[in-house]
Amino acid sequence: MSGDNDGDVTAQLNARGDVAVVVPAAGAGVRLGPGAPKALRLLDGEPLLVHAIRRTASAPSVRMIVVAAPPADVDAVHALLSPVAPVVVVAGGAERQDSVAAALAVVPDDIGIVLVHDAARCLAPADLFERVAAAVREGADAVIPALPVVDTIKEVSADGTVLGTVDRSVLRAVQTPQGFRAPVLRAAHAAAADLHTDDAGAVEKLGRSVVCVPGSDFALKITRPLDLAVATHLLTLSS
Ligand SMILES: Nc1ccn([C@@H]2O[C@H](COP(=O)(O)OP(=O)(O)OP(=O)(O)O)[C@@H](O)[C@H]2O)c(=O)n1
Ligand SMILES: C[C@](O)(CO)[C@H](O)COP(=O)(O)O
Repeated sequence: MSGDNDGDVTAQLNARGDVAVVVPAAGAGVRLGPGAPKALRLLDGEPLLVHAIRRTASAPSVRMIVVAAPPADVDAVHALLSPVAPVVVVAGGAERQDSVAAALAVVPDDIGIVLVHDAARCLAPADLFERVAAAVREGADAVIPALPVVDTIKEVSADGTVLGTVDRSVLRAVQTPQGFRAPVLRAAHAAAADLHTDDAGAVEKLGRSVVCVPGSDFALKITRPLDLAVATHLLTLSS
């Protein structure tokens, strides 16, 4: 672990904030093609992780940020982010879920709301963090930002034969930051017996309710090379 004071996980941003943000950033970025770990690849000359932390830190509710970095890069990531915001950096795991669990483990118990935010959604704006946190504060166990699905969606068999058309009015594309009452997220991770592609999925397995708030086009996930081109353009539209 690398914190602002060695072993001190209280490195605080806004002492009046009531939110800790856990940032999984340990992925390889296989779908982006060969290169550095995805969070360290450049967008307009700066690593995706720098863009992500700058926006995360600008949300007024955020008291603490914990980044799960590629294990070999923990110290380098701490040095990279220190000029941007006070952060704690831990070693991530083999799967996203492991990285979230490693970061969650150092969030102090007195922080009641935890947001989980992909470094890969590096342009998610501060107002999205505030919208998610506000919904948790108002009483929800778990909150996810979501957008309507714009394409027609088909169910297909393994050989490509169409089995049917799905009613897209009941579907949503889900983003991060996802927000949780801290004990609910801890319980969901402790109980998770299999892998989930998002943290809300583990909460659903507990039988707790998860609610949606409107997502943001700026919270797109950098997954493939085209996404980097889209994000480069979005940067010209955002502050
Ligand atoms: N073992 C892992 C895998 C993923 N992540 C993080 O989880 C977020 C969402 O994952 P994704 O965008 O799928 O990233 P990668 O796993 O890096 O992508 P790929 O599957 O293309 O390798 C990213 O911020 C990524 O760094 C992580 O912290 N630890
Ligand atoms: C958490 C997430 O970003 C919500 O859309 C997504 O599930 C991550 O999935 P990936 O398989 O790691 O890309």
